Amino acid sequence: MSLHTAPTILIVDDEAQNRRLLAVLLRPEGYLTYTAASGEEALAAIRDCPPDLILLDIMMPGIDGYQVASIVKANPATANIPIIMVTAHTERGARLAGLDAGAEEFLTKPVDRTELWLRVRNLLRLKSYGDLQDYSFILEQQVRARTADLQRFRTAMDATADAIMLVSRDSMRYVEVNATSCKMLGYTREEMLQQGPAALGGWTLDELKSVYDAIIAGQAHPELCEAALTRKDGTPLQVEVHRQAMRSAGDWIIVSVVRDISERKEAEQKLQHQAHHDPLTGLPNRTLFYQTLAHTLEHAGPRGWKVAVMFIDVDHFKNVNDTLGHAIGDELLAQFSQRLTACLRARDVVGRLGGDEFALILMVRDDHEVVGHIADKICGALRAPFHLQGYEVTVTASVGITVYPDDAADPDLLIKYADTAMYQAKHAGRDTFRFFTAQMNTDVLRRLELESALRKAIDNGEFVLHYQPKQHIASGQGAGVEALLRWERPGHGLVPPSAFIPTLEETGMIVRVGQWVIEQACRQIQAWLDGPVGPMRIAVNVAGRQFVEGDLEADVLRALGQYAVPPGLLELELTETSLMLNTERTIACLRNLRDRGVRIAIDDFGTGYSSLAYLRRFPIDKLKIDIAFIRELTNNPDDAAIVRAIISMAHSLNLLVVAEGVETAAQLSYLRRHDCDEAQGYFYSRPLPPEAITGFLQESRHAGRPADADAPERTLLIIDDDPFMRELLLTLFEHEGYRLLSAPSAEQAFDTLAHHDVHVILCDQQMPRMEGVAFFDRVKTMYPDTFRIVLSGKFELEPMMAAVNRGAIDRFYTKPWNDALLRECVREGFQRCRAVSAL
Ligand SMILES: Nc1nc2c(ncn2[C@@H]2O[C@H](COP(=O)(O)O[C@H]3[C@@H](O)[C@H](n4cnc5c(=O)[nH]c(N)nc54)O[C@@H]3COP(=O)(O)O)[C@@H](O)[C@H]2O)c(=O)[nH]1
Repeated sequence: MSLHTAPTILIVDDEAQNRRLLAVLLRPEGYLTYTAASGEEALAAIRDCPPDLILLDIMMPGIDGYQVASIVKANPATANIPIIMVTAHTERGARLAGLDAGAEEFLTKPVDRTELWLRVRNLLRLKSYGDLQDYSFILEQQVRARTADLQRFRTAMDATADAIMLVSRDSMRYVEVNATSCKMLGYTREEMLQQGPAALGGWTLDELKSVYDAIIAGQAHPELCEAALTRKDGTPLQVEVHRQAMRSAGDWIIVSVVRDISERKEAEQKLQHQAHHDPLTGLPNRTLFYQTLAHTLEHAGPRGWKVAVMFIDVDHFKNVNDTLGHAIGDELLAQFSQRLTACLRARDVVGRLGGDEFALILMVRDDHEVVGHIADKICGALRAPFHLQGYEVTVTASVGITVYPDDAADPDLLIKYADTAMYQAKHAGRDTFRFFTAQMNTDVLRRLELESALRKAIDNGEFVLHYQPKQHIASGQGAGVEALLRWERPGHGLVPPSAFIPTLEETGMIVRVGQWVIEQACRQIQAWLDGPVGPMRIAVNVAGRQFVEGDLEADVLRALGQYAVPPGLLELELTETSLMLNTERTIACLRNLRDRGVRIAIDDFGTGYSSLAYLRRFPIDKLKIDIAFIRELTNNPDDAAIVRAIISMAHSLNLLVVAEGVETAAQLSYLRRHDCDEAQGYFYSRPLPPEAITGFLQESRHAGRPADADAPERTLLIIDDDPFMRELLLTLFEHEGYRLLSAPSAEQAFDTLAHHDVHVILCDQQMPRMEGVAFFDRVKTMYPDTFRIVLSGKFELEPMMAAVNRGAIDRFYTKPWNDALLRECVREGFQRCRAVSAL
């Protein structure tokens, strides 16, 4: 029953008159009535349109009143409809049967109007009260269900790890937040509900409104975005927000699901850091360095700034690693990077490109000079000793510099050019810096071209060996040959090793080529063994990288075995520097080979470390004096002294001595007189191809010792640039029984002295290129036992007395001389010589 409309009453009676009567009686009370003429009709009417009350006749054909009442009361949907039985029966039994069937009241026919109104009104009141109760009950149930729903919703909201925040679009404030929201942001729920999302940062109010409106309008898909919110305590919070719009009465509610992504962000940042930083030094790695450089150039370009890029390489870092181990090597790099960073300004960038290579980016508005000062400062700072796990290690660095935009405009080229300049710094002796120049670029291109040609040369077999003989100085017999590499480069002719060995060494190709040289030398020894030349020792040059990167021992043993070569016929020549490269491994390799009989020689001795005491650690047979000391051996007292010292010290250690680069008989004589064992040089022969050297060796097999002009007879050397004077002096002494030698200059006199055992020297003072006293100053050091007389055209007492006082000359005479006095002086000279020598 509606609470506001007139109650409806169904009148059920098979008598139309009764139905009409009842309807008429009820009309004044304002009830709406409708009727049914049978039980069936009544049930259909009740189903289609349930009335508020039923006036029901009992006795009807078909379904009677009792049955109708039972059916209505049995159906919960109609059980509440009050039923008044209208009957002519007055007996009690009929009434009880009516009550049993569910009727609430009885009226007896003929119906009294007042009684009808009263019963109807009371029952309707009772029903409306019951309906109300039902309605309240339903409402209550609905509220309870909604509350349970809400409770479930809240529990679910609170249970989720994400923050859920409901924002009213109208007020732009929170209308609901879950527990996670409060926990996440540090506010209480009440505090949250007093503010809106704009207060938490991340967005302005206007931004938020337009974002929300776009979602509401369906222009934006449920949006997922990242933002940084601010917690109540002011700390930032990285979140991911997912928003959706929901209609709510006249308003829109924006449901934001907010997820704390701080950990993910931290992990991402960590990964990002790891991907861009070197774990050992913490510096930007190659990738980040290149990115930073690219960014710096973009920034510098429009502002007209210059950017200097420095490429820094630790000199001989490999030695530290090899000798002290990788842990100390790592420690060195870490300390090195700290020192590097300390040299720079905060805005400069330093990165580790790999291994011992570092690079810097410097913003400069100044000229090259300032950059040079910085590079100098860096080299200086790195020079101080490093303290590494109890070791004190000193290293240096080589620095290459390029400047943007002067040299190049892109990061790759700038770094490449800086690398090139760094190599130039290394070639200049290390521990220094070099600016890139265009010439270096040309050199790089040429080097690359050379590298690729060398690779082809190896594959195409373009290398050949030439051989240079060595001689035993004392016996004049052959002492073996040195194998020297040559490259028959197509279109270039025969290329000398100085043009390609450095590149082979730098690139490591020397390992393969060196292997080939050893194999080829053994094959040649075998060929000579089988022919008329007979046993002939070949010395091969071995580069340091062959010890470090190759397996020299295995290469040598394999080649010896392959050609059945007696190991004593193979000699390895290595420089002092290559000995120092990987000492322990090198010593072990050399010792094993020497135990088998292979000879070991130190090449270019005197130019490197040159400590004989140090060399005692190595299994060595021979020292080869560097050509640099031989060149001026006969006229440079310093070189002569060094050569004599090397010979004497080497002999004291039972080492043989070879002099390389011997070009003149004078050099050879000098070496012979100072007991050098072997000589090699153009004096005997240039390096020759295999056929030519074979012929040379065959011929020289039978050659004896070259005539030694040095008989122990009294020898007088006369030096004057004027041929007339020379002749005059020779005539003066021709009958004195001396062996007479003469020279037109100091230079030639040095050769003569080297060749011959001279006792007395008579020298003109006024000679064009070297004065007599200057000449004697040198002779005094090289041939201290000689008796030295100066003949001068001028009377120069002071310089002559000074020369006498420092022992450069023994006597001086002025031209024209007194023959008798001069003869006497020379005689005295021979006597003095006899006293100090076996003459
Ligand atoms: N690792 C390898 N290095 C090698 C090999 N073959 C040669 N080399 C090295 O190349 C450098 C230059 O060699 P080359 O141009 O052959 O010069 C040699 C001689 O020709 C030269 N020489 C000899 N006698 C004289 C002389 O009287 N005067 C003069 N001006 N030069 C002369 O000296 C070079 C021999 O030097 P060395 O080996 O030090 O005895 C050179 O350093 C070679 O070592 C190779 O296969 N592997």
